[in-house]
Amino acid sequence: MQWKNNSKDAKICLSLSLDSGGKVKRYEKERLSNDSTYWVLFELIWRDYFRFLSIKYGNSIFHLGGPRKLKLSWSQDQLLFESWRDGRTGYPLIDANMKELSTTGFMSNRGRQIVCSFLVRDMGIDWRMGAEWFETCLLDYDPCSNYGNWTYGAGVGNDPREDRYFSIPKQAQTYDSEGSYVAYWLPELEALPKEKRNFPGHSYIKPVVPLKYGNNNKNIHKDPALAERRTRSQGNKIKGYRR
Ligand SMILES: Cc1cc2nc3c(=O)[nH]c(=O)nc-3n(C[C@H](O)[C@H](O)[C@H](O)COP(=O)(O)OP(=O)(O)OC[C@H]3O[C@@H](n4cnc5c(N)ncnc54)[C@H](O)[C@@H]3O)c2cc1C
Repeated sequence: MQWKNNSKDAKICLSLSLDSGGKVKRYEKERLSNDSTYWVLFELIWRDYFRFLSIKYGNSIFHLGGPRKLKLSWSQDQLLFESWRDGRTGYPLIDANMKELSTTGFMSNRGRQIVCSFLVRDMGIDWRMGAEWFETCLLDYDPCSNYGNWTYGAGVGNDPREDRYFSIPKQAQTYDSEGSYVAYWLPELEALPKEKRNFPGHSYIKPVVPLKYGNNNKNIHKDPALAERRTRSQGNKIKGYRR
C-alpha cells in the first residue's frame, strides 16, 4: 500500500538490494534516463553521504548528543515511547506508518521522517529509542543510514538546520488526502468519510500528546519542512532538494 511520494511515483525498495548507483547508470545508458532515474541516483547520494559521515564522526553517531555533542534534554517516558512503537498515538498517520513498519519491516522515507519528527519534536523522546526500534524492525537496516538520518532528524547531526519539524496535518493532507493509506493500516477508519480519516476526532484513540503547532488542519502552513521545500522549489528550479 503506497501513498504519494514527492520524488517519484512508485516505491522501489532499492535499499534492500542495490549496492551502488552503477546499476542505475547502466539502466540509464541501456534503457532510458528520466526524472525517476535522476531521483534514484540523487537518493543514493544521501546514502553515500551518511556513509562518509559515519567514517568521519565514528561512534558519535550513536551518542545522545550526536556528532555535534549537543546537550539537549530528552525524555525516556516508556509509556509514551510504547504508544509510538505500537502505533497507538492517536494520530492516524503516525500509527499507520508504525503498523506498516512492525508488520512488513519497511516504511517509506517520508514516513520515516514524519515518525522521527513526531517522536523527537512532539514527544521529546530520546531519539536513540526510536533509532533502536527502527534497527529492530527494518529489513533494510543500515547503521550509517539509520543513525545518520536519526541524528539529522533529531537536530544533533552535522546539519545546521535544527528544527526539522514535520506537521502531521499538513503531511497527511499533502500525501494522503483521501486517507487511503491510513485506512489500509487502521481498518477502523475505513468507514469514515475520506477527509476525516486523518482527522477522526472522537472516532479514534485520544491523542497521547498535543502537537507542537496544534492538530488543526487549518494550521497546516506551519510545517517548516514543507514551507522550506516550497520556497526553494519556487525560487530555484534546479533539481536536487528532496526534504
Ligand atoms: C529516520 C530514518 C531512518 C532510516 N533508516 C534507514 C536504514 O536503516 N537503512 C536504509 O537503507 N535507509 C534508511 N533510511 C533512508 C530511506 O528512508 C530508505 O533508504 C528508503 O526509504 C528506502 O526505500 P526505497 O529503496 O524505496 O528508497 P528510494 O526513495 O527509492 O531511494 C533509493 C535509494 O536511495 C537511498 N536513500 C534514499 N533516501 C535516503 C536517506 N534519507 N538516507 C540514506 N539513503 C537514502 C537508499 O539506498 C534507497 O534505497 C532512513 C531514513 C530515515 C528518515
